[in-house]
Amino acid sequence: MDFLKSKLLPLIVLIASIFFLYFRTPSSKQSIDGECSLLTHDHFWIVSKRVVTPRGVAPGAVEVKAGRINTVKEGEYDKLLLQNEHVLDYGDAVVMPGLIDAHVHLDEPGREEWEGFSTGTKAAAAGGITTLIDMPLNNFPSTVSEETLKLKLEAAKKKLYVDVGFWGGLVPENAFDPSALNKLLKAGALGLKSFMCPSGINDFPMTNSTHIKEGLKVLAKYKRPLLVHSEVVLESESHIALGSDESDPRSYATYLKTRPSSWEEAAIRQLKDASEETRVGGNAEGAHIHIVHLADSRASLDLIKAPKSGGSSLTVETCPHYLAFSAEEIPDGDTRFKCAPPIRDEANRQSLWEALLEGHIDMLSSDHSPSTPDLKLFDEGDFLRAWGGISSLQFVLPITWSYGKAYGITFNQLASWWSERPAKLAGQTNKGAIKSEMDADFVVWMPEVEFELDENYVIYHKHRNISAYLGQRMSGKVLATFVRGNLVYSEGKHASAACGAPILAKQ
Ligand SMILES: NC(=O)NC(NC(N)=O)C(=O)[O-]
Ligand SMILES: [Zn+2]
Ligand SMILES: [Zn+2]
Repeated sequence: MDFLKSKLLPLIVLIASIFFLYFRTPSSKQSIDGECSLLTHDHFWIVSKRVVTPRGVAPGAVEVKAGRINTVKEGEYDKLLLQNEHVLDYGDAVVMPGLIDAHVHLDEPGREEWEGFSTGTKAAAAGGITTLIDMPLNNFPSTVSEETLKLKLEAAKKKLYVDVGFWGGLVPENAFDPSALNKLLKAGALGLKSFMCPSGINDFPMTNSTHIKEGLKVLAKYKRPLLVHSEVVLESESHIALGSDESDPRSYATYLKTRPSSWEEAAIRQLKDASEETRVGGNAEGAHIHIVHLADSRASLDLIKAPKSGGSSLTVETCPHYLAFSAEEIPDGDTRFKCAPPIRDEANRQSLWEALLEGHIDMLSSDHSPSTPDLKLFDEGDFLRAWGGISSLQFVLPITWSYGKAYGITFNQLASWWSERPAKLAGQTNKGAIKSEMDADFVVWMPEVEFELDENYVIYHKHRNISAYLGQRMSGKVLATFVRGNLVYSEGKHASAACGAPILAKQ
């Protein structure tokens, strides 16, 4: 008996472990590199009482095979559960297409102390976001050429927990150089991004409408979009912009006055003209203009309606912070709330929701634009000098849901704003919906579960204390996230290897 305990048992355990390691299920992606997924198989069924497909919300079983959706069955939940061996039963939880956040600043290479591929994509996975499209600025050097896109790809290696695509930058230096733009687009940039006002980053200068029209002509050949930060500095108001009046820089109202909605309106007026060239028969037919982070729901939004319905290829996004916060409630000195364009008044916030519900605003993005905490100047609380950018990536699903509930938003609307439309913008025809042949990218979440974003909450952003949402109570807990069939996040745990893929545009 003693012999059995001391010698034979450890030997049996050792042989059993070797046997197990050697003969693990072959064929799955997981078995190739071992750690891409928290699951051990690549053919399985996800079953829930609430699966969100383009047809609506119903009990369903989604069959996943080799990273793709093989079949989607609807029917009685109990019967769906019975059908196969590898069934993941998520019960009442909602199964939606993974979120696609088409506007994030991951800041690597060059400013990895602000955010990074690893921290950013881990935060995305924990928030149910399965694809990010990275902005070309705040990293150094900016992504404005084939070479700098290659630096991005190099920096991203082995650090992506979700899939990541890249926008290239349209700047004065390349706007009149079609061959440089061609190279950048051929290297895989999903489209271009430009600023109509200073970007806050020296190596990403602003473009005027001539640059924009030149860029659109090149984009037309590739049928890819130009994303535009739409604010123009108006000379008549630049004295306020310089902060030369006597107002208190710790008051949010002071900052708000420096970037009036007339700046957005002026930019959109120019874009409206440029968008005419995207019409059938126009100089830039095939190109598309996308207005990023619209904050003004009044005159600027009104300007967009006519070209959109009149054949111009034009879309617009807003961000959760414009839907969640209003200028009146931002505490003095709390520069976590500083962003550009600024958060406007409460009536504006409400009409942004209406515009989203009525379809005048097409989609949502986070504009996750972090910096190091010191640049937020928390000690001084100076809104005029602090870095502008809101940090929110990990929370966009619960934020949209928590604030949208009052407006009666549906799961299908969430899927449209956060998955289907962003996939279309980024040209990702195999992402953005739960239907067969699509990538198996899902978020599984419980809309009814509330949580406190307090000091105990695990946040994967590089800097937790710069987020404007800290201290809030929210509803909508992410249980699991799948990227191309890999369970990359489940109940507080990430898969150990970063197996997200860089997304490059195909010719
Ligand atoms: N340089 C930036 O990241 N700017 C960003 N900052 C914001 N939105 O406050 C942006 O997207 O404009
Ligand atoms: Zn911007
Ligand atoms: Zn941005």
